[in-house]
Amino acid sequence: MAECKNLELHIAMFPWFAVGHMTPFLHLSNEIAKRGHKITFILPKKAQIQLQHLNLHPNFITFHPLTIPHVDGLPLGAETASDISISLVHLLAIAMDRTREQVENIFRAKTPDIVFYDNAHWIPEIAKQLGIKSICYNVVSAASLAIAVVPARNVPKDRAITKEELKQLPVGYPSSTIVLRSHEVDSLSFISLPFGDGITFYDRVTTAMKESDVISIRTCQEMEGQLCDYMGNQFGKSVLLTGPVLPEPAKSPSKGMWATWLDGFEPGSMVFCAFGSQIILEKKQFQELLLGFELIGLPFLIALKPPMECATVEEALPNGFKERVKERGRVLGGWVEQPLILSHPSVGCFVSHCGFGSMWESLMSNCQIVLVPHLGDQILNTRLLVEEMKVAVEVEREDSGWFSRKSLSKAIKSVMDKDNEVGIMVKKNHAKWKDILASPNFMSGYMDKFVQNLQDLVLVNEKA
Ligand SMILES: C[C@@H]1O[C@H](OP(=O)(O)OP(=O)(O)OC[C@H]2O[C@@H](n3ccc(=O)[nH]c3=O)[C@H](O)[C@@H]2O)[C@H](O)[C@H](O)[C@H]1O
Repeated sequence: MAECKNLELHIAMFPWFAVGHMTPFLHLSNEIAKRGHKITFILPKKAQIQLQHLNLHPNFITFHPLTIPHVDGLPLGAETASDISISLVHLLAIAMDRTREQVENIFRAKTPDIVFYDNAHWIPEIAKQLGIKSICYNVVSAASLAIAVVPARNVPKDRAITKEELKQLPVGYPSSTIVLRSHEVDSLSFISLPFGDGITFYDRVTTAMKESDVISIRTCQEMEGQLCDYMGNQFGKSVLLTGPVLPEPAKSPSKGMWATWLDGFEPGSMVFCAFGSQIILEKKQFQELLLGFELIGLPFLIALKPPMECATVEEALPNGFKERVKERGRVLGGWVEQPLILSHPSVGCFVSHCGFGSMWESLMSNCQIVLVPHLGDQILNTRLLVEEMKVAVEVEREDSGWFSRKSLSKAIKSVMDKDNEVGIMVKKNHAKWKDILASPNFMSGYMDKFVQNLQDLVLVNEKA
């Protein structure tokens, strides 16, 4: 096995063109590079700018920019999910599929040992021809995969899946808590919609898994063990777990762009709110959120994309809001350094959409966690944290599916009030989980084992 440990790998990374996918692929690349292996990261030219805030391991990671072909219906120059509305992502999938020849040429030129991908279901076909191993790397929870994109989900080929069918759990699904409530199942109806030319999201992702040499998931046995085992049974292949794969915590939170302003508040008093790189709220819901923060009376920092019909957050602020909260609140429309802000001592609560990246970052923070999920997988991530791990609270929704300023302020007060039973419980449970996840060898242990498995995979290939 000594030869195996010294085997230097060359790995190509080809994630879906969205920040929530490229970011974890880059974190994984850094961890693999740290262990002495080379990474070629394939991505749209413009995406590199969206990732420039992330540190790269200089010795071993090179970017390979792709030219993204124009697709009718996509805004000119659109290259990643951040450039378009969620309703157009199926067209971006067509653009991704049309980069196949470029990707194949990169593989021929760079001859990687392994390629990591997620939504590009055609990767295994070209990899096999070139003797490259293919790993389908999933950067969403095992729960969201197991409930939506396993063979047992049985999405019809000739029609859209119905709500009644979505209410049924796939046969053998191993959890009764990490589930969607009946009024939420519509959030999964997209799986039978087109996602690329003549292929549904369900067929694309299940094909990506079935054709891969290995399935991998950015999670850990301790949180999703049964669900990962179910995935392995469903696809009849091994499932390698990378663990959370988060970068080293910020050494000096004070370096963040907002650190000076945050320094002016009592430790743990600030509520930080961000909903990831894709969510765009309707203007009325955006304003209801802001009025909820005003109602609470605590300091707050909100970082959201401008809502629909608005070019800036400024124009979406409720009348007189800015003046009324100027001593304690800020609303930003651009990108902020979320991990740095979460590590600032003044920040005591994180109001999140529970995107998988933000979920991991919230668990590794010392913040109380309040969740306002939007997409199907975010709802399942929320169930995992609220119902299973009991480390967070979820904001109650109206029948319309929206939250009210009252339900938002009630949820935040429940975790910020030192004497509230729920707040005390989630704080205690969160601290217990953070002890596990942030313990010295937890993440590195997962990555050491994972890289060993990659070397075994290549060695077996070379001996075959
Ligand atoms: C897999 C897919 O990822 C998507 O990504 P999205 O960007 O919404 O959220 P995260 O996964 O939290 O990823 C967002 C990442 O961007 C960082 N960030 C975000 C906003 C900001 O202003 N500053 C930052 O640093 C944040 O720290 C996190 O690392 C969706 O969740 C989707 O539900 C999920 O299936």
